[in-house]
Amino acid sequence: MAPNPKVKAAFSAMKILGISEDKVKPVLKKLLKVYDKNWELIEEENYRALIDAIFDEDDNKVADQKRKSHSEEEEEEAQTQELQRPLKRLKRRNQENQSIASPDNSNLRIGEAALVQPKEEEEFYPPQAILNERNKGKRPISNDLNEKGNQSRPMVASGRPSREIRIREANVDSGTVHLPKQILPVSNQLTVKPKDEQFTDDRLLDEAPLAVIHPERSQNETSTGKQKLGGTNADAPTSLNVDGDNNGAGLQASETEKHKKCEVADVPMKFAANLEIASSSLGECFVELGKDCNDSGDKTIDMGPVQDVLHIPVMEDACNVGNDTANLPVPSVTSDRCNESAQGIEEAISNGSARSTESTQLAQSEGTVPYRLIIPHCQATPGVQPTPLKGDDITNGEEIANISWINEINNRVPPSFRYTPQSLVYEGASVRFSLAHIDNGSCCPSCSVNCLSSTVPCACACANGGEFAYTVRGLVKESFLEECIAMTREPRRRSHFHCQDCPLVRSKGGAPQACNGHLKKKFIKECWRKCGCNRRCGNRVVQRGISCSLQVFMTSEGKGWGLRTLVDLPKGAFVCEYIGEILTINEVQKRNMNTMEGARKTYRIFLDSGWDAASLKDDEALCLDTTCYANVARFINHRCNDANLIEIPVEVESPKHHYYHLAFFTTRKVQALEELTWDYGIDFEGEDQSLNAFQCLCGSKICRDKKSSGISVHILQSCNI
Ligand SMILES: C[S@@+](CC[C@H](N)C(=O)[O-])C[C@H]1O[C@@H](n2cnc3c(N)ncnc32)[C@H](O)[C@@H]1O
Repeated sequence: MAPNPKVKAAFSAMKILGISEDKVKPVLKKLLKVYDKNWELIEEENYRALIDAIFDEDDNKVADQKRKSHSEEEEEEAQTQELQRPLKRLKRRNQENQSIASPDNSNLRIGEAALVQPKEEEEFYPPQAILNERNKGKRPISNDLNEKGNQSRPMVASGRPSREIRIREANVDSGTVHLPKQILPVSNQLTVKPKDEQFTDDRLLDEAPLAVIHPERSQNETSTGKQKLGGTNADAPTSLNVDGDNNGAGLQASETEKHKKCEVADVPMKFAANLEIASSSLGECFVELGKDCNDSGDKTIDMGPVQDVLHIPVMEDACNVGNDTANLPVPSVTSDRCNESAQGIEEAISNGSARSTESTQLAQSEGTVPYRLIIPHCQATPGVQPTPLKGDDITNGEEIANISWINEINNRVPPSFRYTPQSLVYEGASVRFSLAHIDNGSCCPSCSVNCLSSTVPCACACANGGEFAYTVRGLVKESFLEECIAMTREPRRRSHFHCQDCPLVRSKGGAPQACNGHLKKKFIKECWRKCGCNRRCGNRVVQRGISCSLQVFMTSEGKGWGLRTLVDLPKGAFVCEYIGEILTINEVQKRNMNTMEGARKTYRIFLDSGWDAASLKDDEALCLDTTCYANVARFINHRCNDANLIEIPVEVESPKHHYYHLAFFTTRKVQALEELTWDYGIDFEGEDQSLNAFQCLCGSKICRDKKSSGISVHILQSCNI
């Protein structure tokens, strides 16, 4: 009998990763049994489930040797649970779809109120805590991460002032967003069901309420005594058109007053002019404003391996200066394919059905495993509007935990954009990972379980300068962090690499110019798949994703939306990664040429911290673009010099410096409700005036934008804050 082509394809895909058929066979067999021969689950995300299961098998073998006392049944149970994750994810997806379709709005979502009973956890913060909880079938969203790395009692119980939380409707009519219904104090009596794949317990999946709230409180009552935004009738949520009109019960008079004043004082857009792509003199190549990624539109591009052609809408201006668009006519797109719902399309791609067999084969024959989907967005038909934000979760369900949004300043709603928890690689960008290409010197194959518990530094530790960058609690070590901060902030510690043949300069064509320089940074190297340790290793932090409770909010100073933490964060804590589309510099230029001048803002950051590693090829000079696809980091505002976040390049899947994750860590202790900021590195006083994208309202005593002095004060006063 001819071998099953699906089995053959799975073997070939694993072979590329250097995994032999012998190893794949038994695991695949088990998976097929567990998944009831559902190949889609096995094939999705380039056989992710299979790869995970193989690595888990390895982990388990090592663990088995170490822990002979473990009974065989327990192990089997654990494995089965792990293997069943995609089934549960599917189940959850169905449940979520059903609940979204539910017209009765009975499912409340609580974004920021996601609290669980604290759990004493000494070894790792936060990863171990999360994993332990996950194994129990639920994942906590930490409420208060104290210095010891424990999740301490929630704010009310710990004696600190209680804070407001808002609960919004889970679902609203498209085009209309309801203002919050209730304001409750944060307390440890609020629990929330985590959203995705963290559940391993069927009982929880089936029975756990989405939210449990005690005690009942008067809906107008707030812990701070403030009147809630959204009118007096909590049962009739204020309906707010996303173009900014307040149609419903309306804001309270005082709020309206405040709103009017703040409107006047909103971001001074005359300063938000176009920003050329360039490195600032600080070496941070940053935002480019006033560009649009509307391309001429209807053409399709040959995307090469694992690519798809979509017509994806572009996102709205960052500061909502233009009209919000969610209640505009339903977008029309030009290709049949594009008439699928966005979710449908993404699912189609992620489970592989949108890929052509030829392209997959091509990728395989090239010996590469494409990292993520590749989605061109610049073919968006002009006029196509972004997907409206639904409900209170800015992530639209993409992150493990909800990230809520709140606006106590005016009646705007957050801009629509396509939320992605992982960066997407665009055509031509050289981001290809193959375990076979990671040599043993660039990982630690002989380690086991947790590298941090080893006394001898492994290869990954050596890449971090001889020791691990993280403490056992998952924080960046003080000395490492301080060095990163100094290398960014202190002029005498800053050093730049000046390219002989700068890809940025090269991409612009024209006369050769001197390279502005690229700021050198310290890298963190995390363990990954080829390392001998397991997924609980303490040298894996960024790859686990967001673990603290965050909120998008409207700033009072006129900076537009911002991001804040809802929990206290210790120094060195990982907050989130800067996620977007990974483009080559050439693609950036192409898009710039095809866009309407001044139509939209785009936010781009060059991954240039490793450009001195070797002479860079064109497809290795990369940029992270959050114009159309982004995660919550796109809301982080700038603060000169003393920002509470710092971005650190983190290598995970590849030891090559041209691609890395840009991860934000706290530079100091950050209190709950503090805005999270990072220094964009803009040289406001520099010669390149095009970099002065906005008048800085950061409020720092050491603000570099001399022109802005006084303005923030004026805004604060006019907002009565
Ligand atoms: C990456 S976005 C940050 C999120 C943005 N505030 C929003 O509403 O979407 C960068 C934009 O935010 C605004 N911004 C960020 N930091 C600022 C600051 N310190 N002062 C004034 N505006 C700021 C500028 O308009 C800038 O172009």
